[in-house]
Amino acid sequence: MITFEGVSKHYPDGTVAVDHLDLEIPTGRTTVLVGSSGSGKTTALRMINRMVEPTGGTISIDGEDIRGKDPATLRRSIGYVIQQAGLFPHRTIVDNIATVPLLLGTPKAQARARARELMELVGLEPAQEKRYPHQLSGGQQQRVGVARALAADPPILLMDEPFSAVDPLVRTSLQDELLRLQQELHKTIVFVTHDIDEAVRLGDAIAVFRTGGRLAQLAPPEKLLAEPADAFVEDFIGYDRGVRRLSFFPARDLSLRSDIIVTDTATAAEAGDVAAATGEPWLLVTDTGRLPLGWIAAEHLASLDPGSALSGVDLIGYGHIFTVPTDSLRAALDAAVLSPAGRAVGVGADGTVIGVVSQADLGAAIWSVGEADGHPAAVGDNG
Ligand SMILES: Nc1ncnc2c1ncn2[C@@H]1O[C@H](COP(=O)(O)OP(=O)(O)OP(=O)(O)O)[C@@H](O)[C@H]1O
Repeated sequence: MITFEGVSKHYPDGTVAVDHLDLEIPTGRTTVLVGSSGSGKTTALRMINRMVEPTGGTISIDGEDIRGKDPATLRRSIGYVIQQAGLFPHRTIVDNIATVPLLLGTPKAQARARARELMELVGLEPAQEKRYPHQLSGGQQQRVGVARALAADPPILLMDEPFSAVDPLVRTSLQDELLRLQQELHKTIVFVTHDIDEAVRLGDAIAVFRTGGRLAQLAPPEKLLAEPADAFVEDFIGYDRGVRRLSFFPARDLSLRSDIIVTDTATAAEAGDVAAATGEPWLLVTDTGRLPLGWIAAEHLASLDPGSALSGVDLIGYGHIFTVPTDSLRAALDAAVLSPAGRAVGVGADGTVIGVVSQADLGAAIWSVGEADGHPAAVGDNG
C-alpha cells in the first residue's frame, strides 16, 4: 500500500501543486489519477519515486516512510512509464528493455533473455528486437516503454499518460494489453490520465483531482459514475455518465428473442408466417450454421414469390453485433442504436446468433437495472 498523509508540494514561486493530499493506493490494484490540467496529478505521481520531494506530509510504502530510502534504490523497485515512452534512441529495442537489469549488474545474455520474454509479454514481435526506437510505431514504442518498466520486476508501476500520444484504436489495444498484463502480474499501478473513459476502463479506483492539487473524490469507477461527490466531479465525468455506467452491467442478463430468427433455407411464405405469428416488423435471417446474414422486413416478405427461398433475397445488413457472454449493456445499446432494424443481434463467443433484442426491450432492461440499485443507469440521475 502506498499512503499519502497530508502531502503538499509548494513550489518556490508560490504555486501549490499538491495541497494536503490524503490518499491510500492499495497493493496489487490499479489506481488512476484524473483531473484537469495542472491539478497536480504528475506531481503526486513523481513524489512516489522521489523525483519530486514533498514540502509537507509523509508518503509511505507498506508503512515505511520513503524519506528513509535511498532514491536510487527506491526507483529500482518502481517502474516508470511516460508519454512517448522516453526510449534511448541509440539503443536497440532489446537493450532498451534490458536497461535496468544491466544497470543492476545482470550479465548481458541473461538481461537480454529476460528482455525477450518481456517483448512477448507486451505483444512485440521477436523480429523487432534489433530495431531502434524510431523504426517502431508510436504504439509499439509504448509497449517497449512498458516492457522496460517491468524488466526489474518492480512491485510498483507509475504510468504518466503513457497512451495519450497514440491514436484511439492503438490506445484501446494498449489498454486491453495492460488489463491483460495486470490480471497476470498484479502490480500496484498508479496511472495518470486526462481521459475519464481510460480511467473507467483501467482503474480499480479513480482519484479525481481538482485545481490546486486537492482530491475531489476517490472511488471505484462504478461508484464515481453513480455518485459523483459534487458538481465539479459530475462536470468532469461528463454528461453521458449514465450511458457509461452501462459498461458495468453484463449483457448476458438480457432476455433475448430467438422466435424472430429464420434460416435462409426458409421460403418467403414460411418467414411470412413467423412474422404474422410474432407480430414483429423485422426478422433476422441466419445461415444453417446460425451465423447472421441480415434483416428482412415483414412487409417486404409479402411482395416476394411465396415459394422462393430467402437465400435468393437481398437482405439489409445486420449492423453491429454484441457478444452476449462478454459484452456489457453499453455494447448492446450501441448495437441496437446502430442497427438498421432498431434491434441488436447478440452472438456467442463463436459468432453464432443467440438472439436479438429491440431498443424498446433494452430500454426496459436498462430501466430495471437502474431501479434495482437506486441509480437509473441511463436516464436522468440527479445524484
Ligand atoms: N518545477 C515547477 N515549478 C513551479 N511550478 C510547477 C513546477 N512543476 C509543476 N508546477 C506546477 O504545479 C501544478 C501542478 O502540475 P502537474 O504537472 O502536477 O499537474 P498535472 O495535473 O499533472 O497537469 P497535466 O495534466 O497538465 O500534466 C501546475 O500548476 C504546474 O504549473
